[in-house]
Amino acid sequence: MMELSKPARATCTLLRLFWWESDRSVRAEAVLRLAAVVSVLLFRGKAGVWLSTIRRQQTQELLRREASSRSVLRYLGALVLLSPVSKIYWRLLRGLRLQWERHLTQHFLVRFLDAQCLGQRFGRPEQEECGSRHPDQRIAADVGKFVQLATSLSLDSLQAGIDLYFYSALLRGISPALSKTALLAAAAGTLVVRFLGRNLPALYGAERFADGNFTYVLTRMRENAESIAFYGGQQHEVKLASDALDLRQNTEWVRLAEKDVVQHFSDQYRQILSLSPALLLVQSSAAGASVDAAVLAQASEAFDIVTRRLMILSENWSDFSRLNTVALELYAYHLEQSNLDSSEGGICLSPLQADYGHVGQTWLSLEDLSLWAGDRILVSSLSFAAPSKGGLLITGQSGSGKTTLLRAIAGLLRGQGGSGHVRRDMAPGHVLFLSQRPYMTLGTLREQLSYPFGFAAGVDDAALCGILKRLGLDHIVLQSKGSLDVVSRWDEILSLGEQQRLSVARILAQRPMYAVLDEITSANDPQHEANMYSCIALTCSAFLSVGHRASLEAFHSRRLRLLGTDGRWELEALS
Ligand SMILES: Nc1ncnc2c1ncn2[C@@H]1O[C@H](COP(=O)(O)OP(=O)(O)OP(=O)(O)O)[C@@H](O)[C@H]1O
Repeated sequence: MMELSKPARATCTLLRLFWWESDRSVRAEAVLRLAAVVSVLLFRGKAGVWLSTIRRQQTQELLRREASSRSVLRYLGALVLLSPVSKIYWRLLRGLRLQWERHLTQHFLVRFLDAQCLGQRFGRPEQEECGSRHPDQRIAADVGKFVQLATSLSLDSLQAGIDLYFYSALLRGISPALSKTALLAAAAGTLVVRFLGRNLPALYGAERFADGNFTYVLTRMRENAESIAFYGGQQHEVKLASDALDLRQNTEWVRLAEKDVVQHFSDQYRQILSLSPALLLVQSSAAGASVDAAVLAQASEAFDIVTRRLMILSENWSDFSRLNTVALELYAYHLEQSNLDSSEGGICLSPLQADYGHVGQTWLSLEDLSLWAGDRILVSSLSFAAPSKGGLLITGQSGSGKTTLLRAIAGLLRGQGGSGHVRRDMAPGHVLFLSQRPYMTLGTLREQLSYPFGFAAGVDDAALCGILKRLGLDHIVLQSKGSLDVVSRWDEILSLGEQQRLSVARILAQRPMYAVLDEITSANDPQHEANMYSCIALTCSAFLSVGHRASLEAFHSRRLRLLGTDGRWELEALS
């Protein structure tokens, strides 16, 4: 079987996701829309030829001074009647594009999030195949670009086919020699354009990478503006951004130079070719006989359309190159997910086999789990069952692998960076993970508290205010004049310690059965720490936490120590 090139394989896979693998109703709607678009396209092609013939008759009548005002009016009327066809075509096409874009964006958004967590630690297996991904990947923009290019290029190709069908017959009718010339000229032109623009796909890739890099540097500057100002590091950051901008401009400059060469050649080539109809028609006409001006005008029009349509690849070389680049980048996400789904070995995440979710039974068990950071083993053959009640504390030196272990438990290291089994209670809403860096979602204070599972039964506004008060956050409600529905940038207006306490407030508001906590009290004083842990212990049946401070031992019944050498570890009871 013929092996497809990488960009072709990427494009076909992305097309299949919508046109083959989407829900039946989605596909049916898309097919109907496509059928409408193609029908209008066919009609437009047929109407174009009809108008061309009427124009020829008009010109001939005008030249013979026989044109009646009735026939001119008829021609103008036809033009007016056909004028909305283009608008209808674009409206139908836009509807199809929006539907396709929405479907593909939703498909990739989940993968995008997974890829950010899974890929960032241990490299991406597909990178060799798909090239490096730019750091500021904007998934919706990429999907939009892909859909726009895929639809416009495939419909242009279809339109080219339709035009070729109609106009080549017309051209052959006028002059078979002219028809052959169009074929040869188009083949030669395409070969030259492919040679001149051979680097364009790679140049587009480099430009997108440089562009993403520049935006990424700016985003980091904005997000870390205060830390940079404390360091007095503005000059350094501005230099980094200027270097990134230089790189972006240079890559664009080089790409535009090659595009200009291709464009210049195409323009000149078309101009030279435009003389062919006159030359060939004069040569083939009988000596002394003049060529009919109307026939010449129609032959020129048909010759121009036929050569352009035959040269569809070279005429749109720049867009085809861009499509390749975007398709490869999106395909990388697709491969990543497939690799993870099909990967054998690695870390296997599965639900507990026994009937779980009841107090008194274990909710998390690790079997023969080993974790790596590059070549360094962090944890070797770790097996334990988390206590069904109370807390398990994980300690170890900085860099010993505590957070990595939590990532494995959360399923963020599936298939990579380790091996073994993680079995846990995966019933929705049962386990809440609080990460080292608190995450404040966008929206109101109420939405902060209900993120991600929603409120537990019986938790009303009065209860929410009580929870906030208990965690020393009642001033936030007072500032908002007692309202829980004020929208704010919570990550900017709350201190780090307050954000950590707000995360614990989520536990009180949502009441998960279990919690996994990564240094969630690191920015709080001992008094707040004690308060936070007593809230957690009263709400959750069992919890597992990572931390350095000795004061944490009082809230846990067992301790797992990561010893930091050769992946050794020990498990002990805390008195
Ligand atoms: N994206 C990454 N790629 C490669 N190695 C990584 C990556 N992230 C972390 N590591 C390495 O894995 C090791 C364990 O990191 P981890 O964050 O689990 O440590 P930790 O015990 O939680 O440290 P700390 O107490 O400082 O938070 C570290 O040596 C770290 O450099």
